[in-house]
Amino acid sequence: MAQYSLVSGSVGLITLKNPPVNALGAVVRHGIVDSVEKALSDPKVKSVVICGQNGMFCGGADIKEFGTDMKGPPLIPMFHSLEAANKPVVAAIEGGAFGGGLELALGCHYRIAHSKAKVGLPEVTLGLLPAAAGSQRLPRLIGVPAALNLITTGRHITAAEALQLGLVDQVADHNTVDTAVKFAQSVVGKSLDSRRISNFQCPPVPNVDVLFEEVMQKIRQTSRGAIAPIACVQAVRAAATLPYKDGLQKEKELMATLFTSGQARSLQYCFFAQRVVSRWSMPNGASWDTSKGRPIHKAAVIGLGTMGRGIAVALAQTGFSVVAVETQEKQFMDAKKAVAGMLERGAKRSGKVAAHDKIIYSQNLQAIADVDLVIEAVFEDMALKKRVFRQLSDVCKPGTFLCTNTSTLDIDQMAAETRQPELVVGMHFFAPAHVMKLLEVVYGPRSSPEAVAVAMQLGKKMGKVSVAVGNCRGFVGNRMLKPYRDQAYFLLEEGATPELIDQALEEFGFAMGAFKVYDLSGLDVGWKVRKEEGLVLPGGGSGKSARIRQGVRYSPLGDLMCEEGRFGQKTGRGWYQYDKPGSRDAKPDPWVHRFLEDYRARHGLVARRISNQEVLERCLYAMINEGFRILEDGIAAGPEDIDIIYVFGYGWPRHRGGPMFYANMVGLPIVLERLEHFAQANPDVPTLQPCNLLRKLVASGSPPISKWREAMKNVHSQL
Ligand SMILES: CC(C)(COP(=O)(O)OP(=O)(O)OC[C@H]1O[C@@H](n2cnc3c(N)ncnc32)[C@H](O)[C@@H]1OP(=O)(O)O)[C@@H](O)C(=O)NCCC(=O)NCCSC(=O)C[C@@H](O)CCCCCCCCCCCCC(=O)O
Repeated sequence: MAQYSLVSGSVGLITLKNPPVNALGAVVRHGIVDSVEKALSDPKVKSVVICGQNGMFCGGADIKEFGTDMKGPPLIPMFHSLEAANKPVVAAIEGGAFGGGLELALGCHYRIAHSKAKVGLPEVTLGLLPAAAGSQRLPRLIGVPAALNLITTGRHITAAEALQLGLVDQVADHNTVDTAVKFAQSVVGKSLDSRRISNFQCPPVPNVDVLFEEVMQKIRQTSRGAIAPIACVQAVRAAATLPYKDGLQKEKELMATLFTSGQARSLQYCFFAQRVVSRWSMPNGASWDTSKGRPIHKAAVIGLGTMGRGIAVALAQTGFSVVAVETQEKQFMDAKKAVAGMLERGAKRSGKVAAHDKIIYSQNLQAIADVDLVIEAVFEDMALKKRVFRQLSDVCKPGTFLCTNTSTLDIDQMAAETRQPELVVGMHFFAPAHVMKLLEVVYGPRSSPEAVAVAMQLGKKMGKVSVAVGNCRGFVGNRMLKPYRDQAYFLLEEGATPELIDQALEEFGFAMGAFKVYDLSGLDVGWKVRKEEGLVLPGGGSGKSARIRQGVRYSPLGDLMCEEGRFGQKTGRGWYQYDKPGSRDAKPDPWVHRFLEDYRARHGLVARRISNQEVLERCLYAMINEGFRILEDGIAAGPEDIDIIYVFGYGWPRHRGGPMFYANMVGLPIVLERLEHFAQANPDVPTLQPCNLLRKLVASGSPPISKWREAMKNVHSQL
């Protein structure tokens, strides 16, 4: 609702009330219309202030209303009647004004923001554009380049930046509503013509065509197939080149296309999924609302390789005291230098002081005796990790949480080496750990809810999107990656090239195709793991067993590349060629094409034409099938957990919502039918066999993804 009151004898105060963010749902919209009418018709009222309750102006249109029949007054005429009012209307912005919330403020004659408030037009992140005249008013107020930047990125800006841009008129340090009321009284009687933004001409831009062409080109390159940023540019262009009324018409047309698009549905799903995963639960019933963590003041990082360095930096930048331990002399010296550099660069970017004093370096494990939490980041070697956990258990004070940054290994085996296995959890960061947003928090069968709560809270403090998952090989992310990568290799054997596969995946929206990722992360990493698993045979093996390991289809292509010393970017040669070692500019390599032809000839394989569609179906459906197995095994609590892991950690295009949402969009019966087809053609690839949960969901009428958790409960009880 919106509450109306008369304050200071002459100011009509309209307070938006719709917790938690005062979104502009139908009831609020009705409330605003009624309140404005009251204020404008009351001769005692000389000016109007609009604010939001509980220190929050307005989070924008009610996203939960989208996809419903959306009754109630529309926003655009409401904002026009505010702007046309003959009494000054002032927006008092506390907390934030986002999307429709900022558009409401732009319909007012003046805007006053609290110094801690943030404002923005984040519609693009929901697959939309600011379609309550925001795309037309903002460029008229702050100019085309600044408006383009805000609207196409959706970034939230501070009150100080908003003031500098001319987006707000005044910044208040104390009571914003009181300030706005006084301000509203002070401007009574002043002409309002110059305050009605829709009457403004956009400030002229030299070479307007060139500017828009450049922006459009940049966005096409970076948007990876997302349509909303392009529509945003088109809308701002309309503001820059057309009269307000025509620009508004263009905004409406563009919004009509976006509003019902699959991309908008996917992005809005991601918005809510990100919030769903923070409400974690474990199969034993423990959950975020019943489990309390403990405060962490001092942490330690063990092992200062790439991951350990990033984790230490992330902790220090969050404000934790960190003991960074590395026992090898050379690595220790290199790490100190590297971490200092990372902190300096971080400080330069953020404008804060570099957190050097937060880190104590040591080569001695005894230095961590008094820490509250340890993150182990030594090599991925179970024997080594077990030894470290035994030592940690001896050295640390009782009650210290012991976390491992392993990306695949069994948490439970490490916990078994300690005196308090309930305090052991995985904290799987993604490289570079001080940059990447995702954190998989992995609980083993003995991890306590308290330990999970601590890791989740720590992740949140560090600005990570944390997802709690169960213990299995590769957890969620890397477990699903394996069948995807297997299919990419099998497609090479059958006639594809790395370029063909990568192009299909990049056109789908991945930042990088599977083979470019291999080259980036190093082919030798997986080779080492496969060797430890006994999968690698010299020369790739021979005879019938060459392409079968442990009873299932196996491609030795990655092993053979490593035997040739082709480890990817670091050696300047991998699935692509590079100008020099370390270079990132991947070029197709005729050597790789000959290598693949020789390989096929040796194995009697006849290359066939492989379509982009087949690449996508085989790689993605194999991955999705594993996702359903993960749900079936109770490793992830719901499809949202999987999707958020993929969007934040694996470059899955957000506008496609994550692999499980994508399956929901494609249609579960289609995914099942294609998997059945591929499984029949590849009986030696068990990961293509559709899993029971998928079959049961299809048999139960393919409920929408919002109903999967419910359906999973029923299915689990039948499995
Ligand atoms: C505001 C935040 C920054 C606050 O962050 P914080 O961390 O404090 O809190 P949370 O993020 O955890 O949120 C708390 C809680 O609130 C829920 N929530 C937040 N925002 C909204 C919202 N806008 N609507 C509904 N619910 C919201 C959130 O989900 C949490 O609850 P949960 O239960 O899930 O835990 C932060 O929340 C934030 O960033 N929010 C989103 C801000 C945003 O993106 N706003 C823009 C919204 S879109 C918009 O405003 C569109 C307008 O420009 C235009 C609208 C015009 C509509 C016209 C439609 C016509 C369509 C034409 C089609 C014609 C088709 C045809 O022809 O038929």
